[in-house]
Amino acid sequence: MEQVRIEHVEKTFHNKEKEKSFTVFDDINLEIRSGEFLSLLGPSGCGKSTLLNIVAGLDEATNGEVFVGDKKVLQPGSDRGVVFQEAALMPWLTVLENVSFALRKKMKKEEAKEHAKKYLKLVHLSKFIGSYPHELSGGMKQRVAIARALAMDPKILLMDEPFGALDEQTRTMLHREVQYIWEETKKTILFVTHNIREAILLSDRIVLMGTRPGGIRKVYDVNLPRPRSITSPEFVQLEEDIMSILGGEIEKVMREEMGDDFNTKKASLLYGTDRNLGDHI
Ligand SMILES: Nc1ncnc2c1ncn2[C@@H]1O[C@H](COP(=O)(O)OP(=O)(O)OP(=O)(O)O)[C@@H](O)[C@H]1O
Repeated sequence: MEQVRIEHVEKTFHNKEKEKSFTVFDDINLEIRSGEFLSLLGPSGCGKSTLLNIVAGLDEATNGEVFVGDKKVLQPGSDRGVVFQEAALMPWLTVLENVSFALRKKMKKEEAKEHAKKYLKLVHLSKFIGSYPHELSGGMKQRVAIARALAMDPKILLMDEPFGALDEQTRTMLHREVQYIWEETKKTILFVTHNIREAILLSDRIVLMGTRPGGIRKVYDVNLPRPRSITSPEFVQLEEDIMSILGGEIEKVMREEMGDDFNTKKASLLYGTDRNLGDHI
Protein backbone atom coordinates (compact mmCIF):
# COMPACT_ATOMS: atom_id res chain seq x y z
CA MET A 1 0.00 0.00 0.00
CA GLU A 2 1.33 3.45 -0.82
CA GLN A 3 1.97 5.72 2.13
CA VAL A 4 3.20 8.86 0.41
CA ARG A 5 1.71 10.25 -2.77
CA ILE A 6 3.48 13.04 -4.57
CA GLU A 7 1.11 14.39 -7.22
CA HIS A 8 2.06 16.83 -9.96
CA VAL A 9 4.48 18.66 -7.71
CA GLU A 10 6.19 21.75 -9.05
CA LYS A 11 8.70 23.97 -7.31
CA THR A 12 9.61 27.39 -8.60
CA PHE A 13 11.81 29.78 -6.66
CA HIS A 14 11.14 33.48 -7.21
CA ASN A 15 13.81 36.07 -6.74
CA LYS A 16 11.76 39.19 -6.15
CA GLU A 17 14.70 41.63 -6.36
CA LYS A 18 15.87 40.37 -9.73
CA GLU A 19 12.33 39.61 -10.87
CA LYS A 20 13.54 36.22 -11.97
CA SER A 21 12.14 32.80 -11.30
CA PHE A 22 13.69 29.36 -11.47
CA THR A 23 11.74 26.12 -11.79
CA VAL A 24 13.55 23.21 -10.15
CA PHE A 25 11.00 20.64 -11.36
CA ASP A 26 7.52 21.05 -12.72
CA ASP A 27 5.64 17.75 -12.52
CA ILE A 28 6.88 15.17 -10.06
CA ASN A 29 4.64 12.14 -9.57
CA LEU A 30 5.73 9.43 -7.19
CA GLU A 31 4.23 6.96 -4.74
CA ILE A 32 6.18 5.53 -1.84
CA ARG A 33 4.91 2.26 -0.44
CA SER A 34 4.52 1.52 3.24
CA GLY A 35 7.77 0.05 4.59
CA GLU A 36 9.66 0.85 1.42
CA PHE A 37 13.24 2.15 1.36
CA LEU A 38 13.29 4.62 -1.52
CA SER A 39 16.25 6.75 -2.56
CA LEU A 40 16.29 9.96 -4.53
CA LEU A 41 19.52 10.02 -6.52
CA GLY A 42 20.72 12.75 -8.83
CA PRO A 43 23.34 15.41 -9.56
CA SER A 44 23.87 18.41 -7.35
CA GLY A 45 21.07 20.95 -7.74
CA CYS A 46 18.46 18.65 -9.32
CA GLY A 47 16.09 19.24 -6.42
CA LYS A 48 16.42 16.16 -4.19
CA SER A 49 16.47 18.20 -0.97
CA THR A 50 13.72 20.46 -2.25
CA LEU A 51 11.46 17.46 -2.84
CA LEU A 52 12.30 15.96 0.56
CA ASN A 53 11.57 19.30 2.24
CA ILE A 54 8.19 19.48 0.51
CA VAL A 55 7.32 15.97 1.79
CA ALA A 56 8.55 17.06 5.25
CA GLY A 57 6.30 20.13 5.12
CA LEU A 58 9.34 22.40 5.55
CA ASP A 59 8.91 23.87 2.10
CA GLU A 60 5.81 24.49 0.05
CA ALA A 61 5.15 23.17 -3.44
CA THR A 62 4.36 25.86 -6.00
CA ASN A 63 1.81 23.49 -7.53
CA GLY A 64 0.65 19.98 -6.83
CA GLU A 65 0.07 18.07 -3.62
CA VAL A 66 1.67 15.58 -1.27
CA PHE A 67 -0.35 13.14 0.82
CA VAL A 68 0.77 10.98 3.72
CA GLY A 69 -1.90 8.32 3.98
CA ASP A 70 -5.03 10.32 3.19
CA LYS A 71 -3.75 13.48 4.89
CA LYS A 72 -2.51 16.34 2.76
CA VAL A 73 0.88 17.69 3.82
CA LEU A 74 0.54 21.33 4.89
CA GLN A 75 3.26 21.57 7.53
CA PRO A 76 5.77 19.41 9.42
CA GLY A 77 4.15 16.68 11.50
CA SER A 78 5.08 13.91 13.93
CA ASP A 79 4.21 11.33 11.26
CA ARG A 80 7.44 12.40 9.47
CA GLY A 81 10.86 12.40 11.15
CA VAL A 82 13.72 14.21 9.42
CA VAL A 83 17.46 13.55 9.61
CA PHE A 84 19.79 16.04 7.92
CA GLN A 85 23.47 15.92 6.97
CA GLU A 86 24.34 17.79 10.17
CA ALA A 87 22.98 16.28 13.37
CA ALA A 88 22.25 19.73 14.94
CA LEU A 89 22.32 18.45 18.52
CA MET A 90 22.01 20.82 21.45
CA PRO A 91 25.55 21.07 22.82
CA TRP A 92 24.48 21.81 26.40
CA LEU A 93 22.38 18.63 26.65
CA THR A 94 23.56 15.04 27.07
CA VAL A 95 22.84 12.41 24.42
CA LEU A 96 19.89 11.16 26.46
CA GLU A 97 18.53 14.68 26.98
CA ASN A 98 18.91 15.48 23.28
CA VAL A 99 16.70 12.53 22.39
CA SER A 100 14.20 12.92 25.23
CA PHE A 101 13.86 16.71 24.80
CA ALA A 102 11.60 16.39 21.77
CA LEU A 103 9.33 14.01 23.70
CA ARG A 104 8.59 16.47 26.50
CA LYS A 105 5.23 17.44 25.03
CA LYS A 106 4.15 13.84 24.59
CA MET A 107 5.03 12.31 27.97
CA LYS A 108 6.40 12.92 31.46
CA LYS A 109 10.14 13.53 31.90
CA GLU A 110 11.03 10.12 33.37
CA GLU A 111 8.90 8.29 30.81
CA ALA A 112 10.55 10.29 28.02
CA LYS A 113 13.99 9.26 29.26
CA GLU A 114 13.04 5.58 29.32
CA HIS A 115 11.58 5.90 25.83
CA ALA A 116 14.71 7.69 24.57
CA LYS A 117 16.93 4.96 26.06
CA LYS A 118 15.08 2.37 23.98
CA TYR A 119 15.96 4.18 20.76
CA LEU A 120 19.53 4.90 21.83
CA LYS A 121 19.88 1.15 22.37
CA LEU A 122 18.56 0.56 18.86
CA VAL A 123 21.37 2.74 17.44
CA HIS A 124 23.86 1.07 19.79
CA LEU A 125 24.63 4.13 21.89
CA SER A 126 23.55 2.88 25.32
CA LYS A 127 27.07 3.40 26.66
CA PHE A 128 27.05 7.08 25.69
CA ILE A 129 23.75 8.34 27.06
CA GLY A 130 25.54 10.62 29.55
CA SER A 131 28.01 12.05 27.00
CA TYR A 132 27.80 15.51 25.48
CA PRO A 133 27.77 16.05 21.68
CA HIS A 134 31.37 17.38 21.62
CA GLU A 135 32.53 14.05 23.06
CA LEU A 136 31.08 12.09 20.13
CA SER A 137 32.40 11.26 16.66
CA GLY A 138 30.52 12.47 13.55
CA GLY A 139 29.00 9.02 13.05
CA MET A 140 27.83 8.84 16.65
CA LYS A 141 26.20 12.27 16.38
CA GLN A 142 24.28 11.08 13.33
CA ARG A 143 23.15 7.99 15.25
CA VAL A 144 21.83 10.30 17.99
CA ALA A 145 19.98 12.30 15.33
CA ILE A 146 18.46 9.08 13.97
CA ALA A 147 17.43 8.00 17.49
CA ARG A 148 15.91 11.44 18.10
CA ALA A 149 13.84 11.19 14.92
CA LEU A 150 12.76 7.59 15.64
CA ALA A 151 11.80 8.34 19.25
CA MET A 152 8.87 10.42 17.97
CA ASP A 153 7.65 7.21 16.33
CA PRO A 154 7.11 8.70 12.87
CA LYS A 155 5.60 6.56 10.12
CA ILE A 156 8.17 7.87 7.70
CA LEU A 157 11.82 8.70 8.10
CA LEU A 158 13.11 11.39 5.73
CA MET A 159 16.90 11.33 5.46
CA ASP A 160 18.72 14.07 3.55
CA GLU A 161 22.27 12.92 2.79
CA PRO A 162 22.63 11.80 6.40
CA PHE A 163 26.08 10.31 5.83
CA GLY A 164 27.34 12.86 3.29
CA ALA A 165 29.80 14.51 5.68
CA LEU A 166 31.25 11.29 7.09
CA ASP A 167 34.42 9.43 6.16
CA GLU A 168 34.20 6.21 4.17
CA GLN A 169 34.60 3.77 7.08
CA THR A 170 32.02 5.51 9.24
CA ARG A 171 29.67 5.68 6.29
CA THR A 172 30.02 1.92 5.72
CA MET A 173 29.27 1.27 9.37
CA LEU A 174 26.19 3.49 9.27
CA HIS A 175 24.95 1.74 6.14
CA ARG A 176 24.78 -1.45 8.20
CA GLU A 177 23.20 0.44 11.07
CA VAL A 178 20.47 1.99 8.95
CA GLN A 179 19.64 -1.35 7.34
CA TYR A 180 19.33 -2.89 10.79
CA ILE A 181 17.09 -0.03 11.96
CA TRP A 182 14.95 -0.30 8.86
CA GLU A 183 14.50 -4.06 9.32
CA GLU A 184 13.77 -3.69 13.06
CA THR A 185 11.32 -0.77 12.82
CA LYS A 186 9.73 -1.41 9.39
CA LYS A 187 9.67 2.36 8.78
CA THR A 188 9.14 3.83 5.37
CA ILE A 189 12.37 5.62 4.44
CA LEU A 190 12.87 8.38 1.89
CA PHE A 191 16.61 8.79 1.50
CA VAL A 192 18.42 11.52 -0.45
CA THR A 193 21.89 10.79 -1.77
CA HIS A 194 24.15 11.54 -4.70
CA ASN A 195 26.15 8.38 -4.11
CA ILE A 196 25.13 5.56 -6.47
CA ARG A 197 26.69 2.83 -4.39
CA GLU A 198 24.92 3.99 -1.24
CA ALA A 199 21.61 4.05 -3.11
CA ILE A 200 22.04 0.50 -4.45
CA LEU A 201 23.25 -0.87 -1.12
CA LEU A 202 20.22 0.39 0.77
CA SER A 203 17.21 0.83 -1.46
CA ASP A 204 14.20 -1.13 -2.65
CA ARG A 205 13.81 1.48 -5.38
CA ILE A 206 15.99 4.25 -6.72
CA VAL A 207 14.45 7.32 -8.30
CA LEU A 208 16.99 8.92 -10.58
CA MET A 209 16.43 12.65 -10.94
CA GLY A 210 17.84 14.91 -13.61
CA THR A 211 18.25 18.59 -14.11
CA ARG A 212 17.53 21.32 -16.65
CA PRO A 213 14.73 20.44 -17.02
CA GLY A 214 14.43 18.86 -13.59
CA GLY A 215 12.38 15.77 -12.96
CA ILE A 216 12.39 11.99 -12.67
CA ARG A 217 14.55 10.36 -15.34
CA LYS A 218 14.14 6.72 -14.41
CA VAL A 219 13.00 4.48 -11.56
CA TYR A 220 15.02 1.36 -10.75
CA ASP A 221 13.78 -1.63 -8.74
CA VAL A 222 16.70 -3.06 -6.80
CA ASN A 223 15.89 -6.73 -6.56
CA LEU A 224 19.17 -7.84 -5.02
CA PRO A 225 19.20 -9.95 -1.84
CA ARG A 226 20.44 -8.21 1.33
CA PRO A 227 23.08 -7.76 2.63
CA ARG A 228 24.39 -6.62 -0.74
CA SER A 229 27.89 -6.98 -2.02
CA ILE A 230 29.31 -4.09 -4.07
CA THR A 231 31.43 -6.58 -6.02
CA SER A 232 28.60 -8.87 -7.13
CA PRO A 233 28.11 -8.84 -10.93
CA GLU A 234 24.46 -7.73 -10.53
CA PHE A 235 25.50 -4.81 -8.32
CA VAL A 236 28.20 -3.69 -10.74
CA GLN A 237 25.81 -3.99 -13.68
CA LEU A 238 23.16 -1.85 -12.01
CA GLU A 239 25.80 0.70 -11.01
CA GLU A 240 26.91 0.94 -14.63
CA ASP A 241 23.32 1.23 -15.89
CA ILE A 242 22.62 4.11 -13.51
CA MET A 243 25.95 5.78 -14.25
CA SER A 244 25.26 5.73 -17.98
CA ILE A 245 22.32 8.09 -17.39
CA LEU A 246 23.62 9.97 -14.36
CA GLY A 247 26.93 10.68 -16.14
CA GLY A 248 25.05 12.62 -18.81
CA GLU A 249 23.14 14.56 -16.16
CA ILE A 250 26.37 15.46 -14.34
CA GLU A 251 27.90 16.60 -17.60
CA LYS A 252 24.90 18.90 -18.20
CA VAL A 253 25.37 20.49 -14.77
CA MET A 254 29.11 20.92 -15.36
CA ARG A 255 28.58 22.42 -18.81
CA GLU A 256 26.22 24.97 -17.31
CA GLU A 257 28.45 25.79 -14.35
CA MET A 258 31.71 25.95 -16.30
CA GLY A 259 30.37 27.63 -19.44
CA ASP A 260 33.19 28.08 -21.95
CA ASP A 261 35.67 26.45 -19.54
CA PHE A 262 33.98 23.08 -20.06
CA ASN A 263 35.35 20.39 -22.31
CA THR A 264 34.68 16.68 -22.12
CA LYS A 265 38.35 15.69 -21.89
CA LYS A 266 38.98 18.02 -18.99
CA ALA A 267 35.81 16.81 -17.27
CA SER A 268 36.87 13.19 -17.48
CA LEU A 269 40.32 14.09 -16.12
CA LEU A 270 38.83 16.07 -13.26
CA TYR A 271 36.03 13.73 -12.29
CA GLY A 272 36.84 10.41 -14.00
CA THR A 273 34.29 8.40 -15.91
CA ASP A 274 34.57 5.22 -13.90
CA ARG A 275 32.28 3.69 -11.29
CA ASN A 276 33.40 6.18 -8.67
CA LEU A 277 32.13 9.25 -10.47
CA GLY A 278 28.89 9.11 -8.54
CA ASP A 279 30.84 9.50 -5.31
CA HIS A 280 32.22 12.88 -6.29
CA ILE A 281 29.26 14.90 -7.49
N1 LIG B 1 15.59 29.03 -1.18
C1 LIG B 1 16.01 28.95 -2.43
N2 LIG B 1 15.95 30.00 -3.27
C2 LIG B 1 16.34 29.93 -4.55
N3 LIG B 1 16.81 28.81 -5.14
C3 LIG B 1 16.92 27.71 -4.35
C4 LIG B 1 16.52 27.72 -2.97
N4 LIG B 1 16.71 26.47 -2.46
C5 LIG B 1 17.22 25.73 -3.48
N5 LIG B 1 17.34 26.47 -4.59
C6 LIG B 1 17.82 26.00 -5.91
O1 LIG B 1 17.04 24.89 -6.29
C7 LIG B 1 17.83 23.89 -6.91
C8 LIG B 1 17.65 22.58 -6.22
O2 LIG B 1 18.26 22.62 -4.95
P1 LIG B 1 18.37 21.35 -4.01
O3 LIG B 1 19.15 21.73 -2.80
O4 LIG B 1 17.01 20.79 -3.78
O5 LIG B 1 19.20 20.34 -4.92
P2 LIG B 1 19.87 18.96 -4.52
O6 LIG B 1 19.59 18.01 -5.63
O7 LIG B 1 19.44 18.53 -3.17
O8 LIG B 1 21.41 19.36 -4.52
P3 LIG B 1 22.63 18.85 -3.61
O9 LIG B 1 22.84 17.40 -3.95
O10 LIG B 1 23.78 19.70 -4.04
O11 LIG B 1 22.24 19.07 -2.17
C9 LIG B 1 19.26 24.43 -6.90
O12 LIG B 1 19.54 24.98 -8.16
C10 LIG B 1 19.25 25.48 -5.83
O13 LIG B 1 20.19 26.50 -6.12
